Amino acid sequence: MKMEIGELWSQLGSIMASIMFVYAMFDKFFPPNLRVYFLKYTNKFTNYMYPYIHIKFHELSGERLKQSETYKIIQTYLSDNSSQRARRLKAEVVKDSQNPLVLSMDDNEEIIDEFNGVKVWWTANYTTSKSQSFSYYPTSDEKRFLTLTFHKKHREVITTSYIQHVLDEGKSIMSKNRQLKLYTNNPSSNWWGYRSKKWNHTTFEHPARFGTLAMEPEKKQEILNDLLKFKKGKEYYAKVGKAWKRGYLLYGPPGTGKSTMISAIANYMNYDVYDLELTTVKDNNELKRLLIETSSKSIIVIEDIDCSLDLTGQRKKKKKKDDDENDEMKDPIKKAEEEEKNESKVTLSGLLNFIDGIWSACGSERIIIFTTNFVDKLDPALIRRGRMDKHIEMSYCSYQAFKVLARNYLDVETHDDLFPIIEKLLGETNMTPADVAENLMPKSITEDFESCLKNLIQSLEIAKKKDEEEAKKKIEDEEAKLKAQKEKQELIQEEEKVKVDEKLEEKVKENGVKENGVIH
Ligand SMILES: Nc1ncnc2c1ncn2[C@@H]1O[C@H](COP(=O)(O)OP(=O)(O)OP(=O)(O)O)[C@@H](O)[C@H]1O
Ligand SMILES: [Mg+2]
Repeated sequence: MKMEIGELWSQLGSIMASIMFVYAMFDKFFPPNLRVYFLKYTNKFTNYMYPYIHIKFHELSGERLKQSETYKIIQTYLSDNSSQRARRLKAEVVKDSQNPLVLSMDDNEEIIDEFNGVKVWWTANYTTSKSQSFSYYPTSDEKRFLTLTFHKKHREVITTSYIQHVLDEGKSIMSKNRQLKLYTNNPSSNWWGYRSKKWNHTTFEHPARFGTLAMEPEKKQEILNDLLKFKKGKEYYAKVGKAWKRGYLLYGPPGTGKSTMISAIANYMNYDVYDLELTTVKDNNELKRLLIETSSKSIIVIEDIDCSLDLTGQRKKKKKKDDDENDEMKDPIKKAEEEEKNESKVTLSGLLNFIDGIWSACGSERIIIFTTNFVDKLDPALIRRGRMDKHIEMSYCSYQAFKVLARNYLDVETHDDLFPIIEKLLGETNMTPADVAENLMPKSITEDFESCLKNLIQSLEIAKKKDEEEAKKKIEDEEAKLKAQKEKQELIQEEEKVKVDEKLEEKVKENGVKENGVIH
């Protein structure tokens, strides 16, 4: 087919050359109105003879000649295809990409692509002209564009489906290749001035993956299914009329893998992470502005939500404030102090608005994650389903979770003698995955895996003994408390008995006086 196009081009070339010659003659000898007619019919003729359609995608677009997003996306799509098919490639170093060296087809190179049995040709074109004009912006002397060529009988399928397919694929390759970013919010005092930003970012390179996360396989699979459903849920969310976002609440004791899970989710979803430090956000308005500046395909994280904000006390405090308001109004110093204390802050309602208020829908494909060590401390409104759609408990290390850590740290799948002991001990005592991992880590390059497993057993035995001692002490304390309570009760009863006796005695005395008319 490529031959056909080449032949057609050369035939067309000679036809055009003849036409140009005739046209030059016409230009010389014939009046302009005749020339117009001639041109119109020659165009018709070439269109009839040449059955191919070309679509050009220019590299630079707009007044300032910025690089066109569409061009970049198509180039990414073609780079993925061309590195295997094109013969002349060019190599470029691309910023913010996981594979910084990107190969794409060289200028004036051509590749063939196929879509639903239809063949198309892509050419990377480069032209230059020698104008000497001066401009602040890139000059239009050098032009790069991609040309898509296809037979006119496939116009419908190419313009409706193929180009969309190229754009979708290109975008997805771009998002897979891009380097993830970790953002942290700047305190608002740094928001103003030259080149100041609300979020600072750095490259996100955490190695945590779901494969290395220690937890029960069924629980892990459930989370993975949920994430996958969310990622592919664009149409679903649009259909049910819900903003495309999802909230996760991760709760559990320190060292059970909440932060590790966030990194694993970011890597799995290929999303940027916005680590929101609430304590540096001055008020609800600032919170809203930060939200607006986050991008789609991202995770917004608020760690230790119970410590970031007095979410439980907020409502009670407000009520108390209303009650006390009149008194404070009388005392100007107290009032000023109170105002300073109450200097607008992020409130529970501000945070609820952040999660599912009208502004929260300004981006799409976003996950919000809260972590806490004390789930019971949180206001139920904050974590109700629909806001925090999925509550995930990160618990102490189970035997299944230990097996993942043993594989990660020691490359051991099983051990006939030591694994059963560890399984029994993990059932009898609570140890966090962080502590288990620490014990499994070889302390020197010569330490073998058996020794590491024995270290863990030793630590588990110590932890078990400590647990038993604590439990024993708790029982003893409880017994001592009960005993003290009993003694106190007996003492009270004794005192009451004495009082009753005294009263009785007094009554007897009074009655004696009344009967005999004398006091004995
Ligand atoms: N479930 C887990 N799977 C794999 N590694 C884990 C897991 N839990 C903890 N770890 C290891 O322990 C370290 C501490 O875990 P992590 O910071 O994720 O705990 P956390 O639950 O966020 O604790 P905190 O409540 O104190 O923030 C991690 O760097 C990781 O190496
Ligand atoms: Mg953490």
